[in-house]
Amino acid sequence: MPKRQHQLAISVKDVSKVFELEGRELLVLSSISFKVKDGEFVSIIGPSGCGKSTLLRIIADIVNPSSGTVMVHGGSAAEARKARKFGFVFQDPVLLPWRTALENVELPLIIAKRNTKEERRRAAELFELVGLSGFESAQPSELSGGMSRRVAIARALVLQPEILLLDEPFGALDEITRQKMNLELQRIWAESRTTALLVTHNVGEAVFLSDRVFVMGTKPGRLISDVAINLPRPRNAELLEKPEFFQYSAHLTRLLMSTIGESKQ
Ligand SMILES: Nc1ncnc2c1ncn2[C@@H]1O[C@H](COP(=O)(O)OP(=O)(O)OP(=O)(O)O)[C@@H](O)[C@H]1O
Repeated sequence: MPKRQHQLAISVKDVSKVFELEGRELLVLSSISFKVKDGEFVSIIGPSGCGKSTLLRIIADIVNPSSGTVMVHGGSAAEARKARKFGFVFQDPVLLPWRTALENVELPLIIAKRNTKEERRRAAELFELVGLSGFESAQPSELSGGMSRRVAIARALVLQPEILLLDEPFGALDEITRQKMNLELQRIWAESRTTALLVTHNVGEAVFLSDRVFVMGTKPGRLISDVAINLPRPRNAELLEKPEFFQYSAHLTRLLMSTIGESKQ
């Protein structure tokens, strides 16, 4: 596989978003700008309601910005969506109950009319990569929360997206399962060489996985800090006990607390 190029993957410039709510205008995002390089793993943390999900949806061209621009590999977000550059993992995995676990992973192949033998073989490989071997024929109702999320991640990767957008994918999981999923996600990201943008409320998760962490403030939602996480990779569970991990976590927590303090004034 070619080495990561470190060219520009995502460029967000002066993006603002106003929602109409009961006849009133609500400024949700105010003049957000940042760049993400190819192959980078970036997390976004911020208080509830600061517009993290909205920002991810704007990048994926699910929601339009009120002003500003999003560029993906030099083209528009709409072009990137049409070229199926995005894999999106939502908080709730939402699997089709009448399809088996593997058939759920294969679903995007059918939608994209790429349901060839070769593509299905790759779907089966991905299924293995997310640690689900042996559960190909399982019904979604037979899967645990962690397993359903693995299916959702494999499904998001099956069309080999260049950009993986993850909106609190492990929010509902217990700490131990979440940590296992973080290790898996790190491995999958490294092997698939995708650019990843993760929204999370969990500061430890953001430090563990990311090259950079964006901290957002609220009312209106804006970027207040861009913190580089200079920890060697691959990262393992031992990192969670190291002083440098605590230092990054404490720094980010302080930044988060300062944004909450501000919004109450
Ligand atoms: N379609 C919509 N119409 C009106 N208001 C919306 C819409 N979508 C989101 N909002 C509002 O925009 C704000 C930001 O929502 P968003 O879900 O992006 O925040 P968030 O940071 O992801 O929150 P959380 O961390 O709680 O998931 C909230 O006040 C929300 O009520």
